[in-house]
Amino acid sequence: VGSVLGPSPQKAGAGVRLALRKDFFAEGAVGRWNGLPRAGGESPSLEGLKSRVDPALRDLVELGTVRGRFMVGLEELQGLFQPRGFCDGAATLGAVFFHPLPSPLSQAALINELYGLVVDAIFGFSFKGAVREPFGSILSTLERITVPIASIDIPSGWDVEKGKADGLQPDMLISLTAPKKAAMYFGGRYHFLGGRFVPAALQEKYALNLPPYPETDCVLQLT
Ligand SMILES: NC(=O)C1=CN([C@@H]2O[C@H](COP(=O)(O)OP(=O)(O)OC[C@H]3O[C@@H](n4cnc5c(N)ncnc54)[C@H](O)[C@@H]3O)[C@@H](O)[C@H]2O)[C@@H](O)CC1
Repeated sequence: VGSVLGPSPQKAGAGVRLALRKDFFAEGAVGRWNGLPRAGGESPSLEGLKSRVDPALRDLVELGTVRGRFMVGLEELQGLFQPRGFCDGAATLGAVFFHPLPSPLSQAALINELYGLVVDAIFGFSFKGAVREPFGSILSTLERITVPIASIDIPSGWDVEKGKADGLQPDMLISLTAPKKAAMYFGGRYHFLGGRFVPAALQEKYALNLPPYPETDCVLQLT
């Protein structure tokens, strides 16, 4: 960004940063991107949706790689399952809200078409009891998709100790600080540990038995 637009956002003063954000987000990317949800939500079929969304996406790609990076940083992380009103603050940041499609099956087909990976970071270790809506239908969609899922810390919907045999089965688990008990039931391909910041005294106190991180790495592949 720095080389294209002048001073880098980190070093530029507050005035420059504000101007950059206004120009860049409001006119460059967000305006066009916000045209997408309506096109998606009103499409009666997956084919219809693709024929309307693809040209819009092409426009965005033509904006160039620099703007593309902003897209990925904000909008890509929102996505299909952000129910309207779920996070009102996000709207002011230009977040994208897709209308829910009619059934988990068509939502799953859409995700399989449009995405190569789903990051699951809905629930963490304080998840308890029966899942409440709208998260129940979101989870049933995620249980049906075929693209790989990477779950952060605990697959959403799992009990922190007992897991959930008939729940989400991610391809990748990224445990943070220390693997939680439920990680014993993880049957996916890749298990990573991240968060190299537990002091030795605490590791000992709680008998965490954390494996050593190589050199200065902050992430460790466990399987
Ligand atoms: N909070 C933290 O310190 C961390 C969170 N992390 C990850 O960030 C993501 C979100 O973590 P949170 O701490 O926000 O997650 P929580 O597990 O604390 O839950 C988020 C929300 O879900 C609600 N909830 C609990 N049980 C529910 C149920 N049965 N049905 C519907 N809603 C229910 C809670 O009331 C809360 O508002 C997770 O992937 C988690 O693993 C990790 O990055 C580690 C650090």
